[in-house]
Amino acid sequence: MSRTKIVAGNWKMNQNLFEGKQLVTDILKRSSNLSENVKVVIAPPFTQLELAASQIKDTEGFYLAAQNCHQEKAGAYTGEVSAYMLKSVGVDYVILGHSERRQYFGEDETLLAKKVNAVLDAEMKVIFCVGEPLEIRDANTQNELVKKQILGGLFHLDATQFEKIVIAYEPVWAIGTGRTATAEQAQDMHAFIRSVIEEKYGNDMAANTTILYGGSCNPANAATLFACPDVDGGLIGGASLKADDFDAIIKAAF
Ligand SMILES: O=C(CO)COP(=O)(O)O
Repeated sequence: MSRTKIVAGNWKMNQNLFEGKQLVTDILKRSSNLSENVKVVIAPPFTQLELAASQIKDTEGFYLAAQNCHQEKAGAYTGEVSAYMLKSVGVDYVILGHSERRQYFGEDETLLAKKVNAVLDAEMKVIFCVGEPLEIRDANTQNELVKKQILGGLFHLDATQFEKIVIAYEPVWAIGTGRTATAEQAQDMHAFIRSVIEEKYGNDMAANTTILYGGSCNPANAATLFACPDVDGGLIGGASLKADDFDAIIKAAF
């Protein structure tokens, strides 16, 4: 099995320039000298990207992500940032489809498919988030919803393009709530996602796609979650803002 393990820190709308600089310094102090089978991805706000790129550039195993982008390359879209611009400051991945973007900014599959294309056209990779709200979990229809999210956002891609996709399963009821999915719930969904990929792109693609878990992942539960055979690391929110916690989660992925 050759898929890459990733621990990614999604800072969301946190840290000003100086706080963020210190956080990256603190993370690098703890977590450099990583073995080559784990990638660490840091996803700070747009204002931090260029500085963070310069801070991590000499550290093996560290990569940079943006949290969003616009679907067009350039134009009259006041306040927006394009994939083309992100590439120019050294961004490697763009997080798309986060439930906060879906919920607060009305991003749907049609828009997300365009954003996915924009990121791939700019020669970066996508961390594509999927996951169900609580009422869907309670109705036990989470597989249908997650399949629909994957189909709508990603399945227009050809196989060469799909190789650039990382999927993050983030149940909405587990994000920022302290209520983590159990290892069994995470494993079941990750195995299901892999079966959905297999139906469309075949066995090798399914086996090689990195699928991350996100939602109240912390130093106490990371090792148990990452031990699941289909969980290839995590997309970490709150705990990625504390260098000690993020470092402990990174080490749990080895
Ligand atoms: O949304 C998340 C990462 O993208 C998860 O956030 P928390 O780890 O704070 O629950």
